[in-house]
Amino acid sequence: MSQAPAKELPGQEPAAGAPPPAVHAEGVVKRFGPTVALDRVRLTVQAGESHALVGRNGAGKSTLVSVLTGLHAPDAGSVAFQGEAAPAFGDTTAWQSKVACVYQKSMVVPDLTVAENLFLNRYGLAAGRFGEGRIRWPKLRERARDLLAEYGVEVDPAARAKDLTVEQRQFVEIARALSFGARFIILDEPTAQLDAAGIERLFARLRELQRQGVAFLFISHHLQEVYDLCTTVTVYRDARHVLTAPVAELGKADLVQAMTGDAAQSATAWQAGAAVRREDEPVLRAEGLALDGAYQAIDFTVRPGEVLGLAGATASGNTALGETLVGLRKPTAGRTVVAGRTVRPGSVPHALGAGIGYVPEDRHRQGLVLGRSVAENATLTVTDQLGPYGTVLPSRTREFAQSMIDSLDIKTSGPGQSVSDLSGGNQQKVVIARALARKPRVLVAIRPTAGVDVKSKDSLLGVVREVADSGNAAVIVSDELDDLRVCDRVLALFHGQVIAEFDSGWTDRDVVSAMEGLPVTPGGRKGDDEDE
Ligand SMILES: Nc1ncnc2c1ncn2[C@@H]1O[C@H](COP(=O)(O)OP(=O)(O)OP(=O)(O)O)[C@@H](O)[C@H]1O
Repeated sequence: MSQAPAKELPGQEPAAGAPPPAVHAEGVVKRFGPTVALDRVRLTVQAGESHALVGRNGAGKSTLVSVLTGLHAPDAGSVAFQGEAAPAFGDTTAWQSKVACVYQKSMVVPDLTVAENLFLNRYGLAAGRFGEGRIRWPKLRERARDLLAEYGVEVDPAARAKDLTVEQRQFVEIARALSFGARFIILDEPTAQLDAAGIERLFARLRELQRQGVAFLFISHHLQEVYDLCTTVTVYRDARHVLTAPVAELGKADLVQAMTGDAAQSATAWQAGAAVRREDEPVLRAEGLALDGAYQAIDFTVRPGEVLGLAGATASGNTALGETLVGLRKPTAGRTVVAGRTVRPGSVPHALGAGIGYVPEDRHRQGLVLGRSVAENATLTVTDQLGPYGTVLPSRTREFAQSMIDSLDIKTSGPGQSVSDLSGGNQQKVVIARALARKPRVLVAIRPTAGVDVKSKDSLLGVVREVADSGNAAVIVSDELDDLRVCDRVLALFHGQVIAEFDSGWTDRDVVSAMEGLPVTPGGRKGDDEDE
């Protein structure tokens, strides 16, 4: 394996007198059947350090997290926290006092209050008991309030966990981990569902905790965040450790090269804005679409060859608009027209039948049948094409899936592998494969590259581009600038209204400003002068 041209950190041994590392893992091996998910990897995170772990989809990051949190026993290797060997496998309480992971998916119990979640399974410790089985709830809430205050978390202990924002939920999970005594916290894509202000507040809180000696392992596909937050970065590639280096000494191109193993690509393969002919009949037309409480009457068209971006922060209405186009939500007014035909509102099968392909935001809830194979998932929308007279030929399913695996570069042991066993980013590729299988006239993709690594991101966006370049159309709903760059035109939504429209050539600053509801400088024009 070639080493990336970056300065490797010298020995990982702490200097004399320095505290032992928050975590030190060495020679860790983890296999799943024939798959080697971790091949003698190492990781050292010093006390008070923010350490990034990056790598392409399937590199082994989540598997390492499972080993570091005691969910998987490694097949070989050792893990130590603050110089002491990790607890025995299965001793959950002991693991909780060492480490916690804040996942993208909530680990709190939605119907319990914040206080109950904080002291779950240790009510006695928090509240004291009158007798067997009786818990003093006011005392529990008081202890919860103290604990939250100690870590500067402004959340009502009596609130139901399900009513918290993502940001509040993350803070509660961090406070919970610290209250168990953990001084090492893993954050797995923590910014995925936060807006810019939320990310800033999270980072400010993390920096403060770092000053108190708490160490963080930060897993993210947003490389800029790695540079904003972390001091050290470790790269894994194909189950192996590639390098560990100070962030300040590693340029982005070198980081990407370490992740991908080949020379950084200078330019993306696609180009926005080339193929659209304004005089062509639109493939997709939204006429006065409105949804009470989400967005107000919106008109737009998407022409053959065009990729339209619907940009907007959380609650701007852009996701609800995308979900209306694909039939998941029924608009309160207006209609959607595909190639001249009105699509029945609020019906996913009709949208699909009309030629709308859909890549959902939440692949776990809406995207995949987790117990089924890659082949079955990739072909779910085209079972009618896989055999005569309503039959599905396994050989044709496999063949079809294999071509998807090849064209989207899905990392899997084969079409028969269960999608549950794929890494997050590779699952997303299967969702996209499924949407493409029917050769849609319009592809509607909601945050299509969430959780997708930097190289796959480019190829996935290239696939969206190809849908348009072949004479069809695409809509990308996202607040990610990288997603929007592939678009020929971008409508920015704020509080349920289109507040600006940009042709290709926009600047990041203008689009970000529009998404934040700020005035846009020349280059982006007010979006109420649609060309229809
Ligand atoms: N339970 C499992 N059974 C079989 N294979 C698995 C299992 N969990 C992970 N793998 C495989 O191990 C490899 C590493 O996956 P892992 O989820 O650790 O990657 P990752 O770096 O976290 O990727 P991503 O960025 O996409 O989340 C992948 O090839 C994956 O398919």
